[in-house]
Amino acid sequence: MEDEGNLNKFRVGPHPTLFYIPDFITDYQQTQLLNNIYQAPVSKWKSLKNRRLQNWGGVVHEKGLLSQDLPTWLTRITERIFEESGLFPSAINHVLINEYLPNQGIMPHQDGPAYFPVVAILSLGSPVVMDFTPHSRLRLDTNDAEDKNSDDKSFEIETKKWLDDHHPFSILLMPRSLLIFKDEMFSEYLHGIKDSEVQQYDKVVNDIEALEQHRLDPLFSGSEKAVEVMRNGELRSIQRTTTRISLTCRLVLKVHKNLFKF
Ligand SMILES: O=C(O)CCC(=O)C(=O)O
Ligand SMILES: [Fe+2]
Repeated sequence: MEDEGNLNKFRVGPHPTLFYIPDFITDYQQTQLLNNIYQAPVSKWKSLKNRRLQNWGGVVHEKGLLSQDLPTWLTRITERIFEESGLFPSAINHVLINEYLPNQGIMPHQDGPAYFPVVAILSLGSPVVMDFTPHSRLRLDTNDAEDKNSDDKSFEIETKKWLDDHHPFSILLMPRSLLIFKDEMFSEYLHGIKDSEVQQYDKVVNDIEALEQHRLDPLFSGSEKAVEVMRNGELRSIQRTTTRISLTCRLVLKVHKNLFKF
């Protein structure tokens, strides 16, 4: 994967700016990453209401990144993502590690403006469903629309076209997979994960890619299966029974070297 052309076969969903790469890392690499994450000092964890996180690479401000070098165990993976995706103009310098218990998630949100608009999310542990929702901005604000001159047809037509082109959908994130989204997916959609142990994936657009890889996976067969995939006619859902860890890898272009050690 040297440029976007090589990512072509990993495109999923209704927009060309979303890629799902199953089996991006091996089981062994997953174990190594988890070991490193859980070996970090307890103080490295920041507890939020609905999840815990570790921040690596420095502090992100509106004006840029007060940077700190990433540890080697992280650059091994970020350098590979940088090289193989060909989507980042310079090396990835920030990694957010989120930990979710089975009943935890993340509210629909848009990533901050400090980041270059390409996000790579490596998933470890329990599968989850990530929902993408069109981000209406001012377009769908009814008050705003009413304020508009009623004969402003072009505004109406443009809004309708935008709505026709933007529908909510979901992505099934299996362990060891890499999700990349950019540009339009970054700015015109919110992304989030529901805080429920059972997640339906009727709107999932990558179930074939995601599940093919895991048909023979012990998660789905052996007696100790941590996750059950149910196919009850149209109602398809996953049961989250274990922790999920994700590594959100991004680039902040404006960097201020942090001279202070924490
Ligand atoms: O955990 C995930 O997959 C998503 C994390 C995320 O959206 C973020 O850190 O901004
Ligand atoms: Fe995000």
